[in-house]
Amino acid sequence: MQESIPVITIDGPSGAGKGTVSRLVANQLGWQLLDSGAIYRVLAVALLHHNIEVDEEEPLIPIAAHLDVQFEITDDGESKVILEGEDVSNSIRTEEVGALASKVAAFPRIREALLRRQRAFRVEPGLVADGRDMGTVVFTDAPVKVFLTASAEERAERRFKQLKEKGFDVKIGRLLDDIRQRDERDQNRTVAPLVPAEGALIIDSTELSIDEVVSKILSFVNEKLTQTETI
Ligand SMILES: Nc1ncnc2c1ncn2[C@@H]1O[C@H](COP(=O)(O)OP(=O)(O)O)[C@@H](O)[C@H]1O
Ligand SMILES: Nc1ccn([C@@H]2O[C@H](COP(=O)(O)OP(=O)(O)O)[C@@H](O)[C@H]2O)c(=O)n1
Repeated sequence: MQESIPVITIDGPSGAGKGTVSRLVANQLGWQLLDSGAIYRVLAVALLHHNIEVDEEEPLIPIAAHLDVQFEITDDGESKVILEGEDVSNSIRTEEVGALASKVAAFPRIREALLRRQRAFRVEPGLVADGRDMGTVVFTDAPVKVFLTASAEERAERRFKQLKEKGFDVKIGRLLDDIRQRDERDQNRTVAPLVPAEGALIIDSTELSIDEVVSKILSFVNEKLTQTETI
């Protein structure tokens, strides 16, 4: 029974550190990891490849439903994203793709088309799921829910450093604008808006290190999973 497999959901806005801490928590527990944002980003790249405009929902549905994407882990532990046989691990990370992903993500039937694909990640011994609606829509029965946030300025600063390290030419002012626009769109859309799930532990990481965030999450996991006796 898939429902008996424990899930930790980590939702929050762009640049809060979800991907980083989800990976660390999943490694620590030896659990599966779902980067749901990568699925929306891959869809955005597929639409760019096929020159499909995102003004209307209808033409995008078949692409979302038949997205040919694979998530692989290399021998040295790096995650790779393959779209239609092409390695898109780096190209999905640009702010342009992030912005397009957030436009596409506002369409209800697109979200619906991606639900089963996300739920398929729930396998033994457990799943850490990173996104915007993991605790509110995709895994509503998850025993552990976290909402990770930080100030927009801090998130833009983190994204700036991260993209610079990857060799992208970025400007901090532009990143801050993009982050604010994406927050606005993610929080105000009619389906699956970005809000903390009921019962979620809310962590503001503005003044916290990555290790501090991970240890807060792991203590919460211990507390919750002992309570529910899931493991
Ligand atoms: N608490 C933190 N303090 C400082 N930097 C952080 C912290 N959490 C994450 N980062 C860094 O911020 C960047 C964005 O983190 P990421 O995990 O990609 O965020 P998200 O998945 O929420 O968009 C990464 O380079 C990461 O190393
Ligand atoms: N579960 C999710 C994950 C991402 N998304 C959308 O996909 C976009 C890119 O997600 P992401 O998690 O890769 O973005 P970052 O937080 O890494 O910037 C977000 O801005 C959301 O609009 C979503 O709607 N629901």
